[in-house]
Amino acid sequence: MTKAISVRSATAVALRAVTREYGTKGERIRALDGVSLGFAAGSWTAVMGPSGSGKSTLLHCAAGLERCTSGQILLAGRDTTTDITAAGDAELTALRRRDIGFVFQSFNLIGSLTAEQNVALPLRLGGRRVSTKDVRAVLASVGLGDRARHRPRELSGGQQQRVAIARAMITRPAVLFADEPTGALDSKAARTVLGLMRNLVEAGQTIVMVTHDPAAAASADSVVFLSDGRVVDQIARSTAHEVAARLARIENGTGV
Ligand SMILES: Nc1ncnc2c1ncn2[C@@H]1O[C@H](COP(=O)(O)OP(=O)(O)OP(=O)(O)O)[C@@H](O)[C@H]1O
Repeated sequence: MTKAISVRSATAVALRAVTREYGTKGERIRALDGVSLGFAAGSWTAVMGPSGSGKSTLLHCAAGLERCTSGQILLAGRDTTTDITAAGDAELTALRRRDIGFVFQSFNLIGSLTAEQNVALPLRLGGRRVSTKDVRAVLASVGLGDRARHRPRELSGGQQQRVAIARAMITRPAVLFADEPTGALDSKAARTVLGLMRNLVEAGQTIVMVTHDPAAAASADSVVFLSDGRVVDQIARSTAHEVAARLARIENGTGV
């Protein structure tokens, strides 16, 4: 077990000088280059930046899906704060099941399972008791109380993403990470999913979301901009227009 570390309780995830390199010695790619960031508990942060700027790498490292090369990542779970960079594989797996929810652009539901079976899966994998009442309540909270027995192919894209959010939320994670959660949805379904995420944040959930869409980013409380693996700008809640303008300046290399 790694020792508990004290971190401001208002910070759900803290990254300290995090780097992530890929490739061999001769050809190193530095996807994250000394990123230091804090995600406040109960806040919703969008991560934006040009293609290849390190957004997914940041999300995967912060969620413990991937190991960083150097630096420290502190995650304030329900009971203790853990340095996930020092956690062993077994501890990291337990932590991911207990304290982390992850939503993917492509939903990643199991096609042969019903919506309620998909939602119950993280509990089953973690060897925890599954309460049908709890599963149904989480499905109802995403507006799908009447779709519990449907399989993914019988649901629209937006409904499938809502099942994926319910599945991520069933364990009451400390942090919900979302990688382009609206990227595969039409604008109406995207608005529904973003509204749902806003409800979660209002109820105290911490969300970190990668997106390419300025309108989605404008739904968050703040936006962090990456370029070449570094944080180059950060703004508080803003309009889609302002977010798009900042992104364009970064992409055009004209600064912020
Ligand atoms: N497994 C890997 N092996 C080698 N290089 C990788 C790997 N994963 C990512 N990279 C490289 O790291 C950099 C950052 O990639 P990342 O996927 O984090 O960017 P991104 O901002 O999410 O991009 P996009 O918006 O296109 O999804 C890129 O140069 C990418 O090619």
